[in-house]
Amino acid sequence: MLRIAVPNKGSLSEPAAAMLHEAGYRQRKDSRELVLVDPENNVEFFFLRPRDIAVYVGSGRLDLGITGRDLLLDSGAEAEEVMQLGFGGSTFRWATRPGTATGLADLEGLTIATSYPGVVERYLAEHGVNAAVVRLDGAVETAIQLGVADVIADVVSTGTTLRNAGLEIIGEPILESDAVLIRRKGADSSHAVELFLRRMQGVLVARRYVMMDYDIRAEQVEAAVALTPGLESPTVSPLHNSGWVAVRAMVPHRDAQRIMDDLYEIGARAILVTKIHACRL
Ligand SMILES: Nc1ncnc2c1ncn2[C@@H]1O[C@H](COP(=O)(O)OP(=O)(O)OP(=O)(O)O)[C@@H](O)[C@H]1O
Ligand SMILES: O=P(O)(O)OC[C@H]1O[C@H](OP(=O)(O)OP(=O)(O)O)[C@H](O)[C@@H]1O
Ligand SMILES: [Mg+2]
Repeated sequence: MLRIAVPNKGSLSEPAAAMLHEAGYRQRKDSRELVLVDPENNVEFFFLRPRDIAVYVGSGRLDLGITGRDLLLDSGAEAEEVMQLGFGGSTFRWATRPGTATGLADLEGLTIATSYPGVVERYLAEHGVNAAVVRLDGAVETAIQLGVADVIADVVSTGTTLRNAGLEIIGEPILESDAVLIRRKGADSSHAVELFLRRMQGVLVARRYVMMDYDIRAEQVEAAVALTPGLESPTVSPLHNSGWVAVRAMVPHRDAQRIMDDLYEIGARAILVTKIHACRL
């Protein structure tokens, strides 16, 4: 049975559960359930802290895991990314009170508070900056006010938490993170792993694309197909009304309205967009 680690709490937990649900896997009914067996799909899910997931997967005890790239890198575990999952995006940044520092070089000799000491110490070493790192569990923004640190390094999403704490971002982003699917470095692939990856890929494609159908005069079909090339090649079928054809192609969801405008301009009519519920490419 395939053994997969899933975040039990935090920002990644809900979107990870939603993605697995869309991929056809069983859901836990209670957030206190720590293990869930899905016998129909031959998978066992382990609900773990996102920070611990890379450790379990890197040790080889679990086959796959969903976690953040930042947490994977911080853990130093022998695990690697196999797929980016399209949620949980954040940046990891330096921040401080205005006037303390303006860039990386100014961090020399200062004290930095963070929940990600692995990422921070590696980054400082790579850039030849000597600074003390204090590891805190969370709410690191307050460390400056309470005099525990001069600077923080933390996850920034909207920036609201920093603003409320009177801090400003300095320097370049330390890293860009996303939710990722991970497995042990160098692990052999199995049929069960491949099948799971295909299902997750199917969810990503179903979310990213819509199906577009329209009718167009036969002489305009080349121009229309250039606008909707599909993933491989669009389906073109004859209509009963001679001189017209029906075209069907997948298009990126975010481009759909613009493509409909362009198709209409070249004479397409009855342009319909439908959601893709699931797919295998
Ligand atoms: N707005 C956000 N706040 C915190 N983490 C976020 C945010 N957006 C994405 N993430 C990602 O979520 C992961 C953090 O997981 P974590 O379990 O710490 O969640 P959390 O929301 O901080 O919950 P908690 O603080 O209760 O543990 C990281 O990979 C981080 O990049
Ligand atoms: O840029 P924002 O949208 O404000 O989000 C970023 C904040 O969210 C996270 O905190 P979380 O709620 O996870 O608390 P924690 O610091 O205790 O982990 C992170 O550590 C930042 O503090
Ligand atoms: Mg947190």
